[in-house]
Amino acid sequence: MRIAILGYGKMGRIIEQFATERGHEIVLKVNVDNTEDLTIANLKKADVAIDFSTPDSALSNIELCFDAGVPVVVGTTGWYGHLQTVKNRCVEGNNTLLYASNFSIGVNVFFFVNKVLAKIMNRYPQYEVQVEEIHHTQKLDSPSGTAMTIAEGILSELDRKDEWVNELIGSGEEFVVKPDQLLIESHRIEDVPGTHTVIYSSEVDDIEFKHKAHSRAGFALGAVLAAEWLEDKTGFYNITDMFDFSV
Ligand SMILES: NC(=O)C1=CN([C@@H]2O[C@H](COP(=O)(O)OP(=O)(O)OC[C@H]3O[C@@H](n4cnc5c(N)ncnc54)[C@H](O)[C@@H]3O)[C@@H](O)[C@H]2O)C=CC1
Ligand SMILES: O=C(O)C1=N[C@H](C(=O)O)C[C@H](O)C1
Repeated sequence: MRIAILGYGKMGRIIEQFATERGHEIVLKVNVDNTEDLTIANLKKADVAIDFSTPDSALSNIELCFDAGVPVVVGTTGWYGHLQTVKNRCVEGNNTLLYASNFSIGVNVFFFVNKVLAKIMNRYPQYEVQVEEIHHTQKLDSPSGTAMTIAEGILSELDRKDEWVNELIGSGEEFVVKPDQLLIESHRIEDVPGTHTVIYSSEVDDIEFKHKAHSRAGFALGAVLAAEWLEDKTGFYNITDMFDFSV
């Protein structure tokens, strides 16, 4: 496949490695220094685009891919306020997009088991629950997209929580969490690729359910596999459409 990489930063470079190893050709690489290369004509040279750019640029990059008629895999986080608009453009305009807050297989297994665990915990109201995420200090968005997906999974299954709230540790902001709110604590620590933990705490014990990425390799390989999966499809997809975790 011919691939356009939109966002040639930490993730874009690793995606290039995996894509090349798997026999694909990179026909376009865009970062903040050469955005003038991000044109419809250049995008049309690709079979698929992969966007790992910034929360502020993701939406316009997606729309340009649609205008060029190129399917796009989106790993960028922090733009999900525009999901419904993008979904509408897919449906109405026969455009193609797959997005995921996290492309690693391990996190997608985690997402599934997290919902099962939350459903079980309805029976045990003595447990308070919270989500913790730790990422490197260059991360622009908080909470992480992965933490939002985890929180939404809990909210969909656990009756005693109605909404999530986010505390960025170290921001100095005064914080009070109401009983029906699910706290997502965000920590920023040098060089951490991504650690997510769901913690159920009672007076007598804690249950901790954790995913720890050792590097960015799992995210990058997952994005290339998603591009391969998307090649012959049309429409709006989430990475969950690629997996079957039924037991
Ligand atoms: N879904 C997933 O599995 C994962 C998602 N991410 C997300 O991917 C995004 C990128 O992460 P990193 O590579 O770590 O960040 P990074 O900061 O290393 O790379 C972002 C790149 O985007 C470029 N850029 C800025 N404006 C642009 C524009 N208008 N068009 C194209 N490129 C532009 C920057 O020059 C930079 O090279 C973040 O939103 C992050 O949260 C990161 C890892 C995994
Ligand atoms: O910015 C990152 O690095 C990551 N972002 C994604 C997120 O926001 O969840 C995925 C991964 O945790 C790394």
